Amino acid sequence: MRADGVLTSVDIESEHQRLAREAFTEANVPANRTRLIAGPALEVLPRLTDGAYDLVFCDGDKNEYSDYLQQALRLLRPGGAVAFDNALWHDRVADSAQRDPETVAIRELVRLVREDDHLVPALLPVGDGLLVAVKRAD
Ligand SMILES: C[S@@+](CC[C@H](N)C(=O)[O-])C[C@H]1O[C@@H](n2cnc3c(N)ncnc32)[C@H](O)[C@@H]1O
Repeated sequence: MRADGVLTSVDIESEHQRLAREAFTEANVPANRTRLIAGPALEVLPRLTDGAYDLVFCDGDKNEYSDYLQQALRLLRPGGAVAFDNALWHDRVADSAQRDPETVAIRELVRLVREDDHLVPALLPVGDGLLVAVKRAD
């Protein structure tokens, strides 16, 4: 993070936000370097400023991933990156026999990212899969 950067965290569970604040304090992160917002992502993200973010990391409700992508494209500055955790979803995404809602939603996200000419994507096989895409500067 840049020296003057601010981490904005959105979580529907205020208890998770409380624990995050505790962890930041323990790690001596100054209070003005973090902004914790409790609420549903799809209510909070539309209120954040266009083009003001270098990185958008998504790890909330898998069924909402495509909506998070839409918001991330608006929030990111050109050259910024969006990342989605659980992109392999326990190896279910690559298995066409799996049709549960989360698997289908992540497959749809991957399709949207792949087909978006404004994005340069990479799928990293770390953990449960990390889908990263850089928003082109042009
Ligand atoms: C898998 S956990 C995140 C774990 C975290 N990234 C880590 O590595 O420790 C998912 C988080 O998303 C939050 N969440 C789930 N649905 C959400 C939603 N619709 N809006 C905002 N946050 C949500 C949960 O409360 C939970 O804290």
